[in-house]
Order: sequence, then structure tokens, then C-alpha cells
Amino acid sequence: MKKLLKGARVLDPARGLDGVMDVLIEGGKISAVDKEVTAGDAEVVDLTGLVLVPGLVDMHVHFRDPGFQYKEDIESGSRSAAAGGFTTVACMPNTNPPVDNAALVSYVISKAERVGLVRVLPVGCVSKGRQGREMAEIGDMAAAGAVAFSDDGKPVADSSLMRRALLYASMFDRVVIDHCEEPALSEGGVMNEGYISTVLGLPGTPRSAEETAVARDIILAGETGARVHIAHVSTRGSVELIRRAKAEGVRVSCEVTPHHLVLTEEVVMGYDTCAKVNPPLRTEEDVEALIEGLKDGTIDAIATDHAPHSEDEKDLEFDRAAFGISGLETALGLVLTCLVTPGKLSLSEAVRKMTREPAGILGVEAGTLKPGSSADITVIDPDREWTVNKYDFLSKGKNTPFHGWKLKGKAVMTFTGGKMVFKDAAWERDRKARIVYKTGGSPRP
Ligand SMILES: NC(=O)N[C@@H](CC(=O)O)C(=O)O
Ligand SMILES: [Zn+2]
Ligand SMILES: [Zn+2]
Repeated sequence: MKKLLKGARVLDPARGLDGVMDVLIEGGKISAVDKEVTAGDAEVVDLTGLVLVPGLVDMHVHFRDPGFQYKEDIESGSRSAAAGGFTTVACMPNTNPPVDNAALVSYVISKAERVGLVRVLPVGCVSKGRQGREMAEIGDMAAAGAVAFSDDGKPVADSSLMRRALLYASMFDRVVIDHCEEPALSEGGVMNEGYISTVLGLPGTPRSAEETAVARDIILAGETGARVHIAHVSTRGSVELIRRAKAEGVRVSCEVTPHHLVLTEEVVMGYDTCAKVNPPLRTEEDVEALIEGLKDGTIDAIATDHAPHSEDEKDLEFDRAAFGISGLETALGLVLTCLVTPGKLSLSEAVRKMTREPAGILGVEAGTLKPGSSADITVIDPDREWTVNKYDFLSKGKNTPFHGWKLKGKAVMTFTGGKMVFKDAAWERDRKARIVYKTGGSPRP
């Protein structure tokens, strides 16, 4: 079965490609990317006016499976990912039981394959039971297909355990992803510590809770020569520490979430628990530093930290509600609307940080349109104006602070291994209607 995707602006930052081109898919793989590809017997999809990029890669999601499937499961999470334009996601092991052994790694992989929508790459725990005491069976899990190790949701607070985990994971060329939070400093905190937390009377988490942990991880990575990846960086100080460490040759990488790039602690003013997230939303000064960090390469990747929760866990007093934002279906729209359109980041830089960079950190083959690679493709309509409606989310998690936001730019088709796993039905109706209006003819059925 051949498919010819015609006439889109094709953007593949991994190969420095940007121009109107055709993409031919054969046997689930990309077989050609070029100006005017012809393939007589192929099904032709006209993508004029659209942007075609490698399937987006999200290196940090929570699919809650096993154990918390009422919040999300591998199927609903996969559907949500495809709708957001993602074809590869790495899912965190803070499940019940936690993914801390090879059998559970295999469970995630086989369930995701059965669902068959996107590639789900399991991240295994650093410690047994995510208890932060004994190291988990990292080697076994790596052999079973774990792409990285993390106790996410919690830091690896014991520095000796972290040091040994870095050394051990590096033997398998896997990265440790740390949720940087010094518990003694963050204890009880539910939002950023500062003027607004004082006004609201809510306990705050100081920036130092994150930054002391970032500093420690940099020191351990520097000493061991192992790679460390810092999850969800949120403060200016963290960006500065990582920038300096990179300049000194430490093997550190990091990610930032869309919500930390577009929101500040001010949205907590109405006590909206959908704005309760860990690490907390910070200030304008931090947001500016995060964007600067993205631009100068200090921040490698944009990752959603998609953290779906049930209504019951969010519909509570602010200090009792769960931390987390359901992010897969708003990420691309937010990045395009709030960063690319205002010129803070080029489209190519944004795509790179959502494809090639995270794939490279995880060491997986994804995030490029190189001929021979799996036909994982996202088609974006950069002009599509839409309003975020949490009730339309395919994710079970409706916990978003962006409900009602007007965004411009959206994934409208997603292909994994050449198979269409998502198409935006409302967009397609409007596009057909526009074609009829322009030509005065009737649309093809
Ligand atoms: N980010 C969050 O606020 N919550 C995450 C945990 C985490 O990523 O630390 C979750 O699992 O709900
Ligand atoms: Zn975390
Ligand atoms: Zn997380």
C-alpha cells in the first residue's frame, strides 16, 4: 500500500529540510522525500497549504497504566497523543505497581502494541517500588526495552543512590531522568513561593527546592561522566546552572513543558486547581529565561509532562488537589500560538525540540523523515484557529488550565508507520467546504 502526501511544506530539522515537497510512504516506511515525486498507483493525499513534520516525540507523559486507569490508560493516552500530533511518547513509571521490573516494562510495550496507535516507550524506575532506597533492576529493564530510568513524581533524594544509578544506567547507554526537587525545601508547598503565595495564604515551594537538586545532579554527572536529564525545568536559576554545566562539558540535558513556557503563578490567583502542577508555575522572569534557554540550546526538548487526573482529585481545596496538567492535546497549539507566531522561536526550532532532540536523548530512532525510517508523520495546519475544549479531549484527564483558550495552529493528521491514527474531523469538513467554495464544484466523496 503506497501513499503519496503531496504539496505540503516539509520540515525536517534533523536533516535541514524545509521546502514544498512530496513524501512517499511504502510498506509503512518513508521511501522518498523530494520535489514532485510520482508514484502511479499510490493513494494521493493533497496537503497543499499544510506543514508536514516528523511525528512529534514527547519524552515525558503519564499514562497511569497499570493501576490508575481511571485517570488514563495506554489506549486513551495513545489516542490523546495521536490527536496532539505525537507518534512517540515515553511514559513514566509512577503507576501502581510502579514499573520497576522487566515484566512490567514488557506489559507496557505489549499493551501499547496491541492498541497500535503510537509508539509507547516505557521509562523504568530508578529505585525498587519508587521508594528511593534500593536500586531497581535497571539492567533487566533495559534489556526488556526501557528507554530511560526515573522515579518521576519524586526525586531520587539519596545522592548515593543517584550516583550509582547514573553509573549503572550509563553501562546500558541509558539516561536517568530526574525530577529535581529537594524534599526538605518543597515539603508542603503547593505553588511557587513568593508574593502571590503570601497573598493567597498558600504554602510555597521555593526555587531553591529545584535548583539545589539540579546543582547536585550536575555535580554527580560531571564526576561520573554519565548522562543525566533534568525533567520539567521551571526556574531561571536552573537554566543558568545547566547552561554553565553544558559549557563545561557535563553531559546534562533538559526539557521544559508548554505550561511553564506560557503561564505564570498569576493563574493560581483564582485558586484554579488545574493550574496546580509540579514544579509550580513561576514568574515572568522565569518564563523569559526558559524561552532564552530554548533558543540558545540550553534547553534541549519540549515535553508535555502530560499528567491526567480525575475530576475528583482536582475538584478539591487547592492544597488538597493533585498536581498535574493534561497536556498532550494542547502542547503543539500552545507552542505555535505563544512561541512561534510571536517570533520567540522559529517553527524549525520548535519542531526540532519536539522531534529530533528528545529522540536523540532517549537514543531511539524517531523524529526524522529520513528515507528508510518508519513513516511517523504529523501534518499541521498552521492557520487553523480553534478553541481548547477539555470535553473534546481524547485523554481521560480534563485537567487543563487552557480550557477556552483560542489557539492558532493544530495537528490535523497523524500517521504512525504509515497508518493514519488521527484526523481532525471538524478541520476536514471545513477544508472540504472551502474547496467547494473556491471551485464552485462538489467535493469528492
Ligand atoms: N507534574 C505533575 O504535577 N504531576 C506528575 C508527577 C511529576 O511529573 O512530577 C503526575 O504524575 O501527576
Ligand atoms: Zn516530575
Ligand atoms: Zn512527570
